[in-house]
This record gives sequence, C-alpha cells and structure tokens, in this order.
Amino acid sequence: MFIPTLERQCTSEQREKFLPLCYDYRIIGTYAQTELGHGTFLRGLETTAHYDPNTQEFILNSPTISSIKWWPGALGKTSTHAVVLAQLYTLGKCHGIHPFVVQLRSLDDHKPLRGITVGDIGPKMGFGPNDNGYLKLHKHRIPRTNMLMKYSQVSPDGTYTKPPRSTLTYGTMTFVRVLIVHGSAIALAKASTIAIRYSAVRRQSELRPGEPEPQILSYPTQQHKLFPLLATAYAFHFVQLAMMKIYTDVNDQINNSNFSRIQELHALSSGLKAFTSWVTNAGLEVCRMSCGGHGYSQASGFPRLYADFTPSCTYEGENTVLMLQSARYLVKCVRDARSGKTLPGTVSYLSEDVSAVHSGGSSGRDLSNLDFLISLYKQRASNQVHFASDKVDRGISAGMDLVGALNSASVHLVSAAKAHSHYFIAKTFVESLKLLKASSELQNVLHQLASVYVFEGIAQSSGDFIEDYILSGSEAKTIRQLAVDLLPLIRVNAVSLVDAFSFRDEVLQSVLGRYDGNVYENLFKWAQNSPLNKTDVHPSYHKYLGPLLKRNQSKL
Ligand SMILES: CCCCCCCCCCCCCCCCCCCCCC(=O)SCCNC(=O)CCNC(=O)[C@H](O)C(C)(C)COP(=O)(O)OP(=O)(O)OC[C@H]1O[C@@H](n2cnc3c(N)ncnc32)[C@H](O)[C@@H]1OP(=O)(O)O
Ligand SMILES: Cc1cc2nc3c(=O)[nH]c(=O)nc-3n(C[C@H](O)[C@H](O)[C@H](O)COP(=O)(O)OP(=O)(O)OC[C@H]3O[C@@H](n4cnc5c(N)ncnc54)[C@H](O)[C@@H]3O)c2cc1C
Repeated sequence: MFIPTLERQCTSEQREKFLPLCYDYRIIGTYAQTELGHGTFLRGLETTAHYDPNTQEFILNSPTISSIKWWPGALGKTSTHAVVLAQLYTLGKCHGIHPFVVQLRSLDDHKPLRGITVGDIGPKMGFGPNDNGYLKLHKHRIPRTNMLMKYSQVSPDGTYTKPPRSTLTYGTMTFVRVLIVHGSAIALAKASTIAIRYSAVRRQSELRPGEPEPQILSYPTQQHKLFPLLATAYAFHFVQLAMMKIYTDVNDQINNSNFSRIQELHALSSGLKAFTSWVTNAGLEVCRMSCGGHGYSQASGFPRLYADFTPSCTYEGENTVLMLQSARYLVKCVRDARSGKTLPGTVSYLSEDVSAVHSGGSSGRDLSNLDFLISLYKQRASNQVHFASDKVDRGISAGMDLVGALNSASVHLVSAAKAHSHYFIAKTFVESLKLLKASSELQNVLHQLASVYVFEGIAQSSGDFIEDYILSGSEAKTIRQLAVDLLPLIRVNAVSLVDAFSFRDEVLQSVLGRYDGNVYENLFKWAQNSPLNKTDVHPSYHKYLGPLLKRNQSKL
C-alpha cells in the first residue's frame, strides 16, 4: 500500500524523489493509518502533524496511548519508511487526515531514528511471517516536502490549500479493496482445487455390501458442498475483472479531475470487497471440512489458507462498515431517482419500476432461464434497497436526523447492500459468458457453472425472494431442485475445472491437492518429516514421561 499511495498522492517532484527508491528496493515502506484506538473511524485518528513555518517542518506526534499506530504490515521490523496518516495542523487550524512520508529507520544500520519507537505487535492468528507493527512518534520532525501534496498543499509560510475532494486521501484503500475482490477469487479457487482433487482421490464407505468404496466426489452431498463454491470461484474471477475495469476507468477520470463517479466506485468496491470476502471466508471452511480429518492437518494447506485469508473481512475496511458505506450511497441514489436524476450504470436499475415485472406464483415461467432469474435478482435488490430507504425516510419523518435514521435502519441497509452486490455478481457472471469466445462444449460447461451459481444463490436466500412475492414457495423449491439436478453433470468436468486454475503444487502448498493425486504416500512422507519425528524417542521422554512411568511401574 506504500507504493500505490505514493503513486496516487505525490506531486511529480515527489514521485521523482520517492518512487525510484521504492522500485529499486532502496527503501521499504508501509501504510501506517490504523491506531490502537481507531481503525474504522478515520476522522477520529489522533496522530498529529503540526506545521512549523520557522523550520518548514512537520512535527509528528502520538499524543495518547490510543494514538499509537497499530497493525500496519511490515512496520515492526522491516520497513525503513511509512506513509503516516495524521491530523494536519497549520497556523493553528486542523485540516483533517493527510498523508506524510516518514523515515523510521536508518539506512545505514536499520536502527529506529530519534523520536521513533517501533516494534512488532506480537503473534497473530495467521500472517506469521508478517511483522505487523506499532509506531509511537515523539515530536518527530520531517521536511514540509514530505507531506504528499498532489491534492492538498501547505506552502512554506503554512498556508493550506484544500483538495478538490477530501476523500481523495482514501484512494489507496479503494484500490486495495478492488484487489481484495481478486484475492477472494484466488483463495476460493485454491480451496476448491484442494477439496475437489482430494475428493476425487478419497474413497470412503460402502454403499452396498461388496461394492467398491466410492470416490467421495460421487456423493451428492459432497457435490452440493463443493460445486456451488467452484462456480462462485468462477463468478468472482469474472467480477474482479469487471471491478478492475471500472476502477481503472474511474481512476483515469479522477486523474483528469473528473470526480463524477468517485462515489459509485467507492460504493461498488466496498460492497464487492465485503461480499466476496465474506462468502470466500465461509467457503474456505466448507472446503476444509469436506476433506474430513486430513483437511484439519497443516499438510492440507487449509489452516494457513484460512488464517491468511480471514482478515480480508476486517482489513481494508471492516465488512459491515463497508456494506453500510455501499448502502448509504444506494439510499442516496433512490432519492436522486425520485427527483428525476439519471443514475450511473451500476445502480441505474434503482430507477426502474421492477415491481410490476414479475409477480410470484404465475405459472409457466421458465425457472431455468438465467436472464429471467437475473431479473429476479434485480427485483430482490431493488426491493431490499427501497425497503431500507423507506425505513430511513420513516426515521426522518419520526424526527430523527439522517445519521440517526441511517443507524436505526442499518440492519436492513446491510441486507440491501448484500442484495445489490449479489445482483451485480450474478449479472456480471452471466453477461461475461455471453462475451466469451469459447467452443460450444466449453460454453456449455461454463453455462452449467453459471446456472448452479444462480440457482444456488436463490436457494440459499429463498426467503428474500418469497417474502417479496418475487417467487412462490413452489417456484423456490423448483429452483433448489434445478441446482441439485446439475451436480452430476458438473461432476464430469469438476477436476478439469479446478485444473484450469493451474495452481502449481508449490503455490497450492497442499498434499491433498497435489496435481498427481499421490496423497497417501506424500502424507506419510510429510508426517515423517515432522520435527517431532527427528528422534524415535523424544527428548521430553527422559525429562517427564520416563520418570513418571518408572515411578508408577514400581508401584505395580
Ligand atoms: C495492478 C496490480 C495488479 C495486481 C494483480 C494481482 C492481484 C492479486 C490479488 C491478491 C491480493 C490480495 C489483496 C491485497 C492484500 C491486502 C493487504 C491489505 C492489508 C490491510 C491494509 C489496511 O487495512 S489499511 C487500513 C484500512 N482502513 C480502512 O479501510 C478504514 C475504513 N474506514 C473508512 O474508510 C472511513 O472511515 C469510512 C468508514 C468510509 C468513513 O469515513 P468518513 O467518516 O470520513 O466518511 P463518511 O462515512 O461520513 O462519508 C463521508 C463521505 O466520504 C465518502 N467516502 C468515504 N470513503 C470513501 C472512499 N474510499 N472513496 C470515495 N468516497 C469515500 C462517503 O461515501 C461519504 O460520501 P457522501 O457524504 O457523499 O455520502
Ligand atoms: C492482518 C491485518 C493487517 C492489517 N494491515 C494494516 C495496514 O497495513 N495498515 C493499516 O493502517 N491498518 C492495517 N490493519 C488494520 C485494519 O485496517 C483495521 O483493523 C480495520 O480497518 C478494522 O478497524 P478496527 O480494527 O478499528 O475495527 P472496529 O471498527 O473497531 O470494528 C469492530 C466492530 O465494530 C463495528 N463497527 C465499527 N464502526 C461501525 C459503524 N460505524 N457502524 C456499525 N458497526 C461498526 C464493526 O462492524 C466491527 O464489528 C490490518 C489489520 C489486520 C487484521
């Protein structure tokens, strides 16, 4: 995050000064924003940067225990520099959070500089090799030119020039949220690869006496666990491509001082980062458990995959908070639509009157038609957003201010943002396949995946569709069965569909997911290499077990 922030927030002179040092690994940096007391509420960050016009320096300080920077990756022992987000004070006035480049350690002996207390925050659930650290600043001085001044400036005499948009400082977070959508796709693809390959190798139980033990991949329940997740990995692959395209387009506009779509980008990236990381996080556990006992072994690769992925739901914007950000924008769009404004592409459906299109229960609707079902996802999202928006309006009519009304409706707002994200993902998946140049056989297989994603998405949220009369109960039941009917068809290509991700064994890091399927021999080899097996009799025997056993044997 250090380099993307410099690339986005530096003036051209600052780029020339800092970026070559980064690209040549002459300095290593981190993004120091979160503090002990604040990670979500950025306007509450307490680190200060007071401008001293006499020396043309900023004095950075951690005034309280809660202001100590806490969590930044590689801050503890590795980074020589950091982008520090601090409250800017100049000429006696506070101008809010701004980014500053701060050198932390000497480039000669790597020792922390004067005024810098830095270290590792201690062991975590995962990310063992990453020295997430703490940073306490003691009136540490940096040159005026170390404030990143592309969007806002402090002149030598201390005069402040404000940015065209205060939220431009938040740009790197948006970029990383977009990357996390990609990270979710990759993590779910890895977990699907491990679980499906292992399920093709593992044979267990005897269905009928005398029959050979079947591959566990042949059990409908195993297929029902794994194939919707496999389809989700493909869905997330296509949605991260679409998300990155939108990000690149809007970022180009921002670079040309066109900020018209910055809100839409923030809302979409927030919703997709939260939705994809929540779904992936849960999916990793389903994949692990589908591998039985061996899934619980470090050899499976699942413990590390889960421990390293699960913070995606927290960092770069805690998921609930990001869903609320997304929902807040959707409520704003409903208002804009009501006042006749044209809505941007990803939310234009909110100005359509979808309620008249489908009323649940009418017979003869083709429930296997994906375009039709995507229109139901649209209706569900529109209904949820309008329902939540009406809640907000009622709160205001009851005398609440906007913040109070948004807060009281927040449970429904999160549901609305989830439905909006789900609709975007399902629609993008189906539309991406239409644009794909592929053989009819391949189109057919991918259509099966898109179908099981769309069907299962409705089955798992059928309450939303039934409560709003989008589907009748019997139609929801039919769609649930359509997903189950597809499983044996997907079974035929399941291993090829994970091979298509082409993770090398060294990347997958899983004995269960080995490309050659040679699991048992390599599990035994892996176990024998376990540190505990360096000696037949572990040294601890002589200290504890031996004396204990001998003492008790003498009593026999
Ligand atoms: C090319 C490369 C290809 C590569 C390909 C290979 C890829 C491989 C893929 C693998 C990769 C793996 C992933 C990477 C690893 C990850 C490592 C990351 C480690 C983790 C790092 C971190 O963890 S780093 C800290 C993150 N810490 C937050 O994330 C704080 C959240 N907290 C807030 O973000 C604010 O606190 C919060 C809540 C908005 C309220 O902010 P606030 O109070 O100031 O504002 P309000 O809510 O009042 O909103 C006031 C108005 O600002 C608007 N607005 C707010 N944000 C905006 C924004 N970003 N953009 C525009 N507009 C924004 C809002 O929409 C309102 O607009 P309006 O007024 O019009 O409604
Ligand atoms: C592995 C890891 C790496 C990290 N790397 C970095 C890094 O490199 N740089 C950096 O600056 N930070 C980093 N962070 C910090 C991370 O960005 C924060 O932890 C994250 O932003 C969440 O903030 P928080 O911890 O204050 O959680 P909190 O906001 O305290 O969340 C706690 C609970 O409060 C709820 N909540 C908070 N606000 C609201 C609200 N307005 N409405 C409703 N509910 C709310 C949340 O939903 C959540 O359930 C990292 C964290 C981790 C775990």
